[in-house]
Formats: sequence, C-alpha cells, structure tokens
Amino acid sequence: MTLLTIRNMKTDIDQYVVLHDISFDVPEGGVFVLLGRNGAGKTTTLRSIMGLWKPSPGSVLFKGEDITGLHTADIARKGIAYVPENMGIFGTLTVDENLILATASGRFDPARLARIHALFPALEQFRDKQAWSLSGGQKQMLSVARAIIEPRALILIDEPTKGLAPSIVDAMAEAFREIAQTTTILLVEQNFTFARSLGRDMAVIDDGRVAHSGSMEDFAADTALQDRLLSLSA
Ligand SMILES: Nc1ncnc2c1ncn2[C@@H]1O[C@H](COP(=O)(O)OP(=O)(O)OP(=O)(O)O)[C@@H](O)[C@H]1O
Repeated sequence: MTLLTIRNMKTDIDQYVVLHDISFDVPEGGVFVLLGRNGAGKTTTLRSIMGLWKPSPGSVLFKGEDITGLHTADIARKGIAYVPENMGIFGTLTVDENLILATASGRFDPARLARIHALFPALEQFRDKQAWSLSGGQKQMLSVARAIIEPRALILIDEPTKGLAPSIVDAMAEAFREIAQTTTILLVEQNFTFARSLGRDMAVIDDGRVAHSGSMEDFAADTALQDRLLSLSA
C-alpha cells in the first residue's frame, strides 16, 4: 500500500523556485531514502510535506487523504513526525523533559518509553541530564526518540548521521531497522553506505526535480547512475 504520494510538488521560497517538480510514492513499511547532492532540494521536500513551506501547485496525499496546505500541527496529528537536521531538541531541558514535551498528553506511555530505552540505552542512562551535555550521537538519538515517543505512521528524518563516528552510525542503523518494523521512515541521507544498508525504495532529487526513482537494490548496482546523479567518485 502507498502511504505517501507526492505529485508535481513545486515550492517557492521568497522569489526563488526551489522545487520545480517533485513526484514520488512512499510505500507503507520500511525505509524510503531520498538522495541528492547538496542544495538539490531534499530538506525543502521534507519541509513541504510537513507544511513548513507551502507547495503550490502540487499535492501531498497521506493514506489517500489530501494534506496539502494543512497547518503543520494538523499534519503532525495525522501521524507524521519530522526530525530536522538541526535535531530540534531543547538544550536546557533534560532528556526526559524533551521526551515529555514531544507527547500530546504530557505523559509517557511506560511501554513506549521502555522500547525507546531498549533502542537507545544512553537515553535511559542520561535521562536526568540536560540535553546540551549529551554527545552528538546521543543528541541525534534523542531527536529520533522524540519522533517515536508516540505511535506514528511516518517519520521524516533529515541527515541523521551527519558528523557522527562510524560506530554510532552503525548503532543508528540498527535502531532504524527496528523502528522501521512498525513505522515507515522517509530518510534524507548523504551517507550512501548507510542509506543503501537501510533503504528498500529510493529517489534522487537533482535541482528541485526527481531525477531517478526505483529500488535501492537496482540503484546500488548501477555505479554509472550513482556517479551521474550523486558524483560519488568525484
Ligand atoms: N530559506 C531559504 N531561502 C532561500 N533559499 C533557500 C532557503 N532554504 C533553502 N534554500 C535554497 O533551496 C535549495 C535547496 O535547499 P535544500 O536545503 O532543500 O537542499 P538539500 O538537498 O537538503 O541540501 P543539503 O544536502 O545541503 O542540506 C538550495 O539552493 C538552498 O540554497
């Protein structure tokens, strides 16, 4: 089943056309990866889905319902969470306070909190520490944990491995595999090794357009296409 359908999305920021024409389908379940060079329009695509930029024209369908133009809070209430590149956590609040703030009710579901602690043990160990004092990897884990503190159908995650050590990237990949059992992940990623280890389907954005979409398996096997679209060997 298709969970998210993007059709002919065009997004202007001030007088600039940033997204010219974006269309792709995210199937329910697993990890869908958006790849592309710096400045291609990946973050703008996530922000447009979330209603932080207003695409016009174009449409975003979530579970078949047109959510284009809805307020961001209403889009979130439909079951979509966003983990931005800057992580969006509150440095002077503790780990637990950051998680509580991400709930609608202001209370933890103990079973969900236990699952998060199993996924990211550091968040249990440092639950009373202020978030600014965490390592880069732990902050990233906290930002992902905030997105799954309540059940969601879809989480949009922007470059979670940026600046992280390889061992932390491996731990993140493990956690994402587990999360993707129950929650579809739309992942923007520059780390191709990480992306290909997780992604089932993928699309490449280039200059505000979808330059390629298909299975990750086929894309990973086509080094000429990777070089052309991502300049991986440049
Ligand atoms: N607030 C803004 N005002 C003007 N232009 C913007 C704004 N935000 C993004 N852009 C431009 O839109 C284009 C796409 O940016 P976007 O952040 O979506 O790219 P990206 O693919 O996520 O890149 P990166 O991998 O570097 O994060 C870039 O040329 C960028 O300069």
